[in-house]
Amino acid sequence: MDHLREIETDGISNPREISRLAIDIGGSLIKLVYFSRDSSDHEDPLNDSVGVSNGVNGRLHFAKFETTKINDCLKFISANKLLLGVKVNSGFQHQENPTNDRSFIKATGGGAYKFSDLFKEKLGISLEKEDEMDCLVTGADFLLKAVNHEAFTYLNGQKEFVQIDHNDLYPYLLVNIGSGVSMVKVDGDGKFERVSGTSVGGGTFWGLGKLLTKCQSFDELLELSHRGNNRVVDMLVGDIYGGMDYSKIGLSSTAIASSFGRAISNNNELDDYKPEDVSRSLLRMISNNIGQISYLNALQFGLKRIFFGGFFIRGQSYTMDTISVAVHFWSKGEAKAMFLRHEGFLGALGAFMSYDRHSLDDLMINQSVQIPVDASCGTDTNYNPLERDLNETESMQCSVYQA
Ligand SMILES: Nc1ncnc2c1ncn2[C@@H]1O[C@H](COP(=O)(O)OP(=O)(O)O)[C@@H](O)[C@H]1O
Ligand SMILES: CC(C)(COP(=O)(O)O)[C@@H](O)C(=O)NCCC(=O)O
Repeated sequence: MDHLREIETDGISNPREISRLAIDIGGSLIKLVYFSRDSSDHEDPLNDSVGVSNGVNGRLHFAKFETTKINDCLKFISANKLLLGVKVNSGFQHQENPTNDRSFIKATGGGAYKFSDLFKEKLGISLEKEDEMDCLVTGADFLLKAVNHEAFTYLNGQKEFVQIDHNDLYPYLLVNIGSGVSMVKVDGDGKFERVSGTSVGGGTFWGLGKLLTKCQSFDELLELSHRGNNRVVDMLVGDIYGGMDYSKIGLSSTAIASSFGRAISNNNELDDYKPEDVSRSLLRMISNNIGQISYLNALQFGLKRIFFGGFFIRGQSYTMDTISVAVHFWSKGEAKAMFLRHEGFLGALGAFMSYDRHSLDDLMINQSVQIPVDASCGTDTNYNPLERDLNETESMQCSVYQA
């Protein structure tokens, strides 16, 4: 990797060199991916991993912000000097790197268009736009090929990591559940087609949930759903069939016959329902619907593997379980739902990789150490991938090879 430059500190304690920042500005969230070189990695002749690989050891960092709080993101970029390897012309940061004639960062998502002028005005840089679907697929392919313990199944509360055979990865269906949902059939390296989508996605859960429960944050809405009981709101098969199963068509009495259907059967107002129950029912309805549409697409194109990404998932058991059950139920066990630990960062990673089209050869991920970084304070804490889902801002040990 070229154009690495020394900076003094990251504002906390460790001297760091930051280079290569990429950004994905979606309808709900802004995702950042950037690389920082390890401070201990300075031409140490005893450091085998540097010498042998001829690479640069460091970390890939992941951070996210709400799109409505884009100014926080701009300040984060500025405060952490993430543009130091980039020539900037005006704005918060006034430094220029004479050895670097690059004056842009790679950006994807609709916000790369929408906020292009804002980045120019506030940070003095241009956003070089990369296609969103291209980036999603590049990001997913990269994670599946380069990162151990990236993909996992989730059924009945059991998480099981899936060993990916690089020679048997394609074809697969990639379902990205962001604000809306895109379904992409991936046939090979760089070969893909967006085959479907639905506007009933993460934005729907958050938007409807906010209106119905009056909660103030997405995390609060999720928290409510943990404590809720969807049966209070949903109409079950048993409610219609007098407590009996409708076994002839394979529906048990506890299956949901109609999401939110119970709300029609009495004179209750919204206030008569607990926000917890409403949130849980909504989460179930949307997850189930996405699982079903995904299965239908997998069926139509003869795909057995479905990878789900996007920040709607947020590593939530109930969401993943519902999606998995839907895929399993409708496909009669033929298709498999899998989830990705870096679920929401596919697009940003794809944009990051687009600095160098030979990205998979260029970046080698070493998963032996993983340390999360809190975006708000920048401190590192221990990270155990088996105990915690990778949703918060954090980093991943890696080596970047000289191109
Ligand atoms: N902190 C959060 N704030 C808002 N939405 C969140 C948050 N965390 C997860 N989400 C969910 O993730 C969705 C956005 O997912 P993401 O993959 O980032 O899509 P987009 O690119 O459209 O922003 C939101 O619509 C919401 O359902
Ligand atoms: C327009 C989008 C690609 C934008 O991506 P997002 O910010 O939601 O991640 C996505 O919202 C989407 O695919 N919506 C579904 C539109 C449809 O197929 O009906």
